[in-house]
Amino acid sequence: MSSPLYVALDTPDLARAKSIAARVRNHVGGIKLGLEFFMANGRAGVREMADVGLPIFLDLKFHDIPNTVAKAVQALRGLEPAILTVHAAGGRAMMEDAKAAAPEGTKVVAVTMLTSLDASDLASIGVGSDPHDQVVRLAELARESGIDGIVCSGEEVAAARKVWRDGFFVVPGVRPANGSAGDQKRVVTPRAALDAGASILVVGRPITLAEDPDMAARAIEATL
Ligand SMILES: O=C(O)c1cc(=O)[nH]c(=O)n1[C@@H]1O[C@H](COP(=O)(O)O)[C@@H](O)[C@H]1O
Repeated sequence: MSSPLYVALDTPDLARAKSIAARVRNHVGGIKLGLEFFMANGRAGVREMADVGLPIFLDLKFHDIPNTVAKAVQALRGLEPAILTVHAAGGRAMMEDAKAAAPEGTKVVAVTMLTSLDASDLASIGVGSDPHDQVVRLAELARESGIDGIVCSGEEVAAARKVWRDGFFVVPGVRPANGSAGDQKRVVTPRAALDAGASILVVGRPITLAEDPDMAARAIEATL
Protein backbone atom coordinates (compact mmCIF):
# COMPACT_ATOMS: atom_id res chain seq x y z
CA MET A 1 0.00 0.00 0.00
CA SER A 2 1.29 3.47 -0.81
CA SER A 3 2.23 5.82 1.99
CA PRO A 4 -0.49 8.19 3.27
CA LEU A 5 2.17 10.88 3.57
CA TYR A 6 2.02 13.73 1.00
CA VAL A 7 4.85 16.25 1.00
CA ALA A 8 3.82 19.88 0.43
CA LEU A 9 6.45 21.40 -1.86
CA ASP A 10 5.72 25.03 -1.04
CA THR A 11 8.37 26.84 -3.02
CA PRO A 12 8.35 28.98 -6.18
CA ASP A 13 11.63 27.34 -7.21
CA LEU A 14 11.04 24.46 -9.64
CA ALA A 15 14.58 23.10 -9.34
CA ARG A 16 14.29 23.05 -5.56
CA ALA A 17 10.88 21.34 -5.70
CA LYS A 18 12.31 18.69 -8.02
CA SER A 19 15.34 18.13 -5.90
CA ILE A 20 13.34 17.65 -2.68
CA ALA A 21 10.89 15.37 -4.51
CA ALA A 22 13.77 13.23 -5.77
CA ARG A 23 15.17 12.92 -2.24
CA VAL A 24 11.92 11.98 -0.50
CA ARG A 25 10.18 10.04 -3.24
CA ASN A 26 10.66 6.63 -1.65
CA HIS A 27 9.18 7.76 1.65
CA VAL A 28 6.05 9.62 0.55
CA GLY A 29 2.87 8.61 -1.27
CA GLY A 30 2.44 11.84 -3.22
CA ILE A 31 3.39 15.44 -3.83
CA LYS A 32 1.27 18.48 -3.00
CA LEU A 33 1.76 21.57 -5.15
CA GLY A 34 0.04 24.73 -3.96
CA LEU A 35 -0.42 28.38 -4.81
CA GLU A 36 3.20 29.37 -4.30
CA PHE A 37 4.46 26.74 -6.74
CA PHE A 38 1.63 27.20 -9.25
CA MET A 39 1.86 31.00 -9.42
CA ALA A 40 5.55 30.71 -10.25
CA ASN A 41 5.57 27.65 -12.50
CA GLY A 42 2.02 27.14 -13.79
CA ARG A 43 0.88 24.12 -15.78
CA ALA A 44 4.34 23.47 -17.22
CA GLY A 45 5.73 23.20 -13.70
CA VAL A 46 3.03 20.74 -12.66
CA ARG A 47 3.81 18.64 -15.75
CA GLU A 48 7.49 18.57 -14.85
CA MET A 49 6.70 17.48 -11.32
CA ALA A 50 4.50 14.67 -12.66
CA ASP A 51 7.71 13.19 -14.12
CA VAL A 52 8.72 12.30 -10.56
CA GLY A 53 6.16 9.53 -10.89
CA LEU A 54 4.11 10.19 -7.76
CA PRO A 55 0.43 11.24 -7.55
CA ILE A 56 0.01 15.03 -7.68
CA PHE A 57 -2.26 16.86 -5.25
CA LEU A 58 -2.93 20.26 -6.82
CA ASP A 59 -4.00 22.55 -3.99
CA LEU A 60 -5.34 25.77 -5.51
CA LYS A 61 -8.24 26.17 -3.03
CA PHE A 62 -10.81 27.52 -5.45
CA HIS A 63 -13.42 29.78 -3.85
CA ASP A 64 -15.63 31.80 -6.21
CA ILE A 65 -19.05 31.66 -7.85
CA PRO A 66 -19.95 28.21 -9.23
CA ASN A 67 -19.45 29.18 -12.89
CA THR A 68 -15.99 30.62 -12.30
CA VAL A 69 -14.83 27.66 -10.23
CA ALA A 70 -16.19 25.14 -12.74
CA LYS A 71 -14.40 26.92 -15.59
CA ALA A 72 -11.17 27.09 -13.60
CA VAL A 73 -11.39 23.34 -12.94
CA GLN A 74 -12.07 22.74 -16.63
CA ALA A 75 -9.04 24.85 -17.52
CA LEU A 76 -6.88 22.38 -15.59
CA ARG A 77 -7.84 19.62 -18.04
CA GLY A 78 -4.81 17.81 -19.29
CA LEU A 79 -3.11 17.91 -15.89
CA GLU A 80 -5.47 15.39 -14.29
CA PRO A 81 -4.21 15.74 -10.72
CA ALA A 82 -5.05 12.95 -8.29
CA ILE A 83 -6.59 15.49 -5.88
CA LEU A 84 -7.67 19.11 -6.11
CA THR A 85 -9.10 21.54 -3.55
CA VAL A 86 -11.95 24.03 -3.27
CA HIS A 87 -13.22 25.92 -0.20
CA ALA A 88 -16.35 24.41 1.36
CA ALA A 89 -17.42 27.95 2.30
CA GLY A 90 -18.02 28.52 -1.42
CA GLY A 91 -21.23 26.57 -0.87
CA ARG A 92 -22.99 23.51 -2.14
CA ALA A 93 -23.60 24.60 -5.75
CA MET A 94 -19.96 25.58 -6.16
CA MET A 95 -18.78 22.19 -4.90
CA GLU A 96 -21.29 20.34 -7.13
CA ASP A 97 -20.13 22.23 -10.19
CA ALA A 98 -16.45 21.75 -9.34
CA LYS A 99 -17.00 18.01 -9.09
CA ALA A 100 -18.92 17.91 -12.37
CA ALA A 101 -16.08 19.76 -14.11
CA ALA A 102 -13.27 17.61 -12.70
CA PRO A 103 -11.81 14.64 -14.58
CA GLU A 104 -13.21 11.31 -13.46
CA GLY A 105 -10.03 10.18 -11.71
CA THR A 106 -9.55 13.41 -9.76
CA LYS A 107 -10.73 13.59 -6.16
CA VAL A 108 -12.27 16.96 -5.30
CA VAL A 109 -11.88 17.83 -1.62
CA ALA A 110 -13.15 20.89 0.24
CA VAL A 111 -11.19 22.86 2.79
CA THR A 112 -13.43 23.26 5.84
CA MET A 113 -11.61 25.44 8.37
CA LEU A 114 -7.96 26.26 7.73
CA THR A 115 -5.61 24.70 10.28
CA SER A 116 -4.06 28.15 10.80
CA LEU A 117 -7.30 29.34 12.46
CA ASP A 118 -8.68 28.80 15.96
CA ALA A 119 -11.97 29.56 17.69
CA SER A 120 -11.11 33.24 18.19
CA ASP A 121 -10.35 33.61 14.46
CA LEU A 122 -13.74 32.08 13.66
CA ALA A 123 -15.43 34.57 15.99
CA SER A 124 -13.54 37.43 14.33
CA ILE A 125 -15.06 36.58 10.94
CA GLY A 126 -18.53 36.30 12.45
CA VAL A 127 -18.76 32.52 12.70
CA GLY A 128 -20.28 31.67 16.07
CA SER A 129 -19.68 27.91 16.17
CA ASP A 130 -16.54 26.29 17.52
CA PRO A 131 -14.02 24.62 15.15
CA HIS A 132 -15.41 21.17 15.81
CA ASP A 133 -19.03 22.07 14.95
CA GLN A 134 -17.96 24.18 12.00
CA VAL A 135 -15.93 21.35 10.46
CA VAL A 136 -18.71 18.79 10.99
CA ARG A 137 -21.27 21.15 9.43
CA LEU A 138 -19.09 21.74 6.37
CA ALA A 139 -18.26 18.02 6.12
CA GLU A 140 -21.99 17.30 5.86
CA LEU A 141 -22.42 19.99 3.21
CA ALA A 142 -19.46 18.63 1.24
CA ARG A 143 -20.83 15.09 1.44
CA GLU A 144 -24.25 16.24 0.21
CA SER A 145 -22.64 18.04 -2.72
CA GLY A 146 -21.19 14.78 -4.06
CA ILE A 147 -17.51 15.65 -3.84
CA ASP A 148 -14.98 13.16 -2.50
CA GLY A 149 -13.90 14.50 0.86
CA ILE A 150 -12.66 17.36 2.98
CA VAL A 151 -9.55 18.96 4.43
CA CYS A 152 -9.61 19.45 8.21
CA SER A 153 -7.27 19.28 11.17
CA GLY A 154 -6.47 16.11 13.06
CA GLU A 155 -8.53 17.47 15.94
CA GLU A 156 -11.80 17.15 14.03
CA VAL A 157 -11.20 14.28 11.66
CA ALA A 158 -12.74 11.60 13.90
CA ALA A 159 -15.96 13.60 14.30
CA ALA A 160 -16.08 14.36 10.58
CA ARG A 161 -15.61 10.70 9.71
CA LYS A 162 -18.56 9.82 11.95
CA VAL A 163 -20.86 11.79 9.65
CA TRP A 164 -19.11 10.61 6.46
CA ARG A 165 -17.80 7.06 6.87
CA ASP A 166 -16.43 6.61 3.35
CA GLY A 167 -15.23 10.20 2.87
CA PHE A 168 -11.67 11.02 1.89
CA PHE A 169 -10.03 13.00 4.69
CA VAL A 170 -6.97 15.16 4.09
CA VAL A 171 -5.19 16.30 7.26
CA PRO A 172 -2.56 19.07 7.12
CA GLY A 173 -1.20 20.96 10.11
CA VAL A 174 0.63 17.79 11.06
CA ARG A 175 3.75 18.05 13.20
CA PRO A 176 6.11 15.45 14.64
CA ALA A 177 6.20 15.59 18.45
CA ASN A 178 8.21 18.71 19.42
CA GLY A 179 7.97 20.08 15.85
CA SER A 180 7.59 23.84 15.45
CA ALA A 181 3.96 24.77 14.69
CA GLY A 182 4.81 27.98 12.82
CA ASP A 183 1.57 29.60 11.63
CA GLN A 184 -0.49 26.46 12.29
CA LYS A 185 -2.89 26.53 15.25
CA ARG A 186 -4.74 23.19 15.18
CA VAL A 187 -1.85 20.75 15.12
CA VAL A 188 -1.57 17.02 15.79
CA THR A 189 1.15 14.40 15.26
CA PRO A 190 1.10 12.26 12.10
CA ARG A 191 0.32 9.12 14.09
CA ALA A 192 -2.57 10.77 15.97
CA ALA A 193 -4.05 12.10 12.70
CA LEU A 194 -3.96 8.65 11.12
CA ASP A 195 -5.43 6.98 14.20
CA ALA A 196 -8.26 9.52 14.18
CA GLY A 197 -9.19 8.60 10.61
CA ALA A 198 -7.11 10.68 8.18
CA SER A 199 -6.92 9.21 4.66
CA ILE A 200 -3.77 11.18 3.84
CA LEU A 201 -1.46 13.52 5.77
CA VAL A 202 0.05 16.69 4.33
CA VAL A 203 3.44 17.69 5.69
CA GLY A 204 5.43 20.62 4.36
CA ARG A 205 8.04 22.51 6.34
CA PRO A 206 8.96 19.72 8.78
CA ILE A 207 10.31 17.92 5.69
CA THR A 208 11.22 20.68 3.23
CA LEU A 209 13.08 22.87 5.73
CA ALA A 210 14.86 19.97 7.42
CA GLU A 211 18.60 19.79 6.96
CA ASP A 212 18.03 16.34 5.53
CA PRO A 213 14.53 16.12 3.99
CA ASP A 214 15.02 12.45 3.20
CA MET A 215 15.71 11.62 6.83
CA ALA A 216 12.83 13.83 8.05
CA ALA A 217 10.36 12.06 5.74
CA ARG A 218 11.73 8.69 6.79
CA ALA A 219 11.40 9.57 10.46
CA ILE A 220 7.74 10.57 9.99
CA GLU A 221 7.05 7.47 7.91
CA ALA A 222 8.49 5.31 10.69
CA THR A 223 5.84 6.59 13.12
CA LEU A 224 2.92 5.66 10.86
O1 LIG B 1 -5.45 22.57 1.76
C1 LIG B 1 -4.41 22.36 2.38
O2 LIG B 1 -3.59 21.54 1.99
C2 LIG B 1 -4.24 23.05 3.68
C3 LIG B 1 -5.39 23.32 4.38
C4 LIG B 1 -5.30 23.76 5.72
O3 LIG B 1 -6.30 23.95 6.40
N1 LIG B 1 -4.07 23.95 6.24
C5 LIG B 1 -2.92 23.75 5.53
O4 LIG B 1 -1.83 23.93 6.09
N2 LIG B 1 -2.99 23.34 4.22
C6 LIG B 1 -1.76 23.19 3.42
O5 LIG B 1 -0.92 22.20 4.02
C7 LIG B 1 0.45 22.58 3.96
C8 LIG B 1 0.99 22.63 5.36
O6 LIG B 1 2.35 22.98 5.32
P1 LIG B 1 3.28 22.92 6.62
O7 LIG B 1 2.59 23.75 7.67
O8 LIG B 1 4.56 23.51 6.14
O9 LIG B 1 3.36 21.47 7.01
C9 LIG B 1 0.51 23.91 3.22
O10 LIG B 1 0.82 23.63 1.87
C10 LIG B 1 -0.89 24.46 3.31
O11 LIG B 1 -1.26 25.19 2.16
